[in-house]
Amino acid sequence: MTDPAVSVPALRVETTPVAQFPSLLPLLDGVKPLVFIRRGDGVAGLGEALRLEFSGPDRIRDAAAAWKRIVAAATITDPVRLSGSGLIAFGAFSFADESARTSVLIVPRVILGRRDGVSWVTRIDGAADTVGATPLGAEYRLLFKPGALGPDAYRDAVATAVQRIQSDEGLSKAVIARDKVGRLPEGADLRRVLTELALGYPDTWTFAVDGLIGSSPETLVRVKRGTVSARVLAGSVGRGADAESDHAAALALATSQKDLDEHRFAVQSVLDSLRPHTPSLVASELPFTLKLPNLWHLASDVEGTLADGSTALDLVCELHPTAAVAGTPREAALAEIGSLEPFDRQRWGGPVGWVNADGDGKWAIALRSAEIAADRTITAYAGAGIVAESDPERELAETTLKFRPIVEAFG
Ligand SMILES: C=C(O[C@H]1C=CC=C(C(=O)O)[C@@H]1O)C(=O)O
Repeated sequence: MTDPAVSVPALRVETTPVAQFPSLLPLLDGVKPLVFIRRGDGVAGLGEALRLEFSGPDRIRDAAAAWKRIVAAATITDPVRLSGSGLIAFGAFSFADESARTSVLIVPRVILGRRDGVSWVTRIDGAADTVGATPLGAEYRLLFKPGALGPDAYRDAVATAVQRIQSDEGLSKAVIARDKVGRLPEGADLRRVLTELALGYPDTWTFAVDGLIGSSPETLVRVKRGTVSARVLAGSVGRGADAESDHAAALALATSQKDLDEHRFAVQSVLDSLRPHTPSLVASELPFTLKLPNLWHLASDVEGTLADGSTALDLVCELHPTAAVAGTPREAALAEIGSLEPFDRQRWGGPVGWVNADGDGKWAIALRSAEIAADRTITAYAGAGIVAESDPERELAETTLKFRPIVEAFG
């Protein structure tokens, strides 16, 4: 970021309640959509009033500090007082410290919100943009091809990780991803993809921030009026073809020691990061099975009361990367990922979400997602948590299922 001491703008922020938006998606900019919704509720943005860029190991810490300065200088009128009204910034952060992909906080010129039957518009510095649905652009389809780590190379990478985990006491779990690439037609209306994702995966966070687009089932952290919560996912199996085999798949997952181990590492990493900030952190003793259209996941909800006034971004900084996307222990897992994945994950597996002026916010882990580059190349990623008992063929099949939301929404 440029020297913040010199460049903190005094944003004038005004929220007004409006007639209910039937849906936020038709109101978006189809080429540069900005949105974070679940089951139709959430926030969207038009244009950019402010864009802050960060990189390197301190990218999230720098963003958290910059946001506090922006908020302190802003004048906010917000009669709506709901989650997402008033001043917010959308954000997306790279997975890796050394990523070439820039991390961002974006304050749109106009913010649109919808929650519990109430809708609102927030204008920054009196922005006069019209808010209204525009016709969808032409239909398109694109095919994804294997990227830098194709299916055969992925199996080999998983086998190498398994060997290392079995022989090295310093590594228990590593999440290894592969990539697929495609090319977006010029001027493609991304609202088509977002609509597919939101309708197909209604219980996930559907998002588009600065070219990062997807539908993630995993809540990295949510801060709301002094409480903190997270939904940790790790351990997966494909849905069965009929009711009986589907039930059997869920049961097998819930009783699989390999998946329970994989899950335990992920929950532990979240508890370790949050515990210093809350005296009352509760997680269920056993995970539950979460049903998505493509997969069953082992899931645990974690909740607590915040004792130290941490903002959502402060906690994002502590939590990232959890063992659901990196592994255990964190440093050894990151080294393993670095040696086995021949690509930059960009912002896949990183935090994506929003923060408001009180420090409340909702952040997902950017899974089931793709990055769109300036030249319209799209790179999608999917990974799997590798532990000592992992089988390369099964992990490859799991990544195919995890690619499904993105591949089908663009296809
Ligand atoms: C790494 C991914 O998922 C993570 C989240 C849920 C389940 C996971 C698993 O079972 O491996 C992964 O930890 C992905 O979606 O590409």
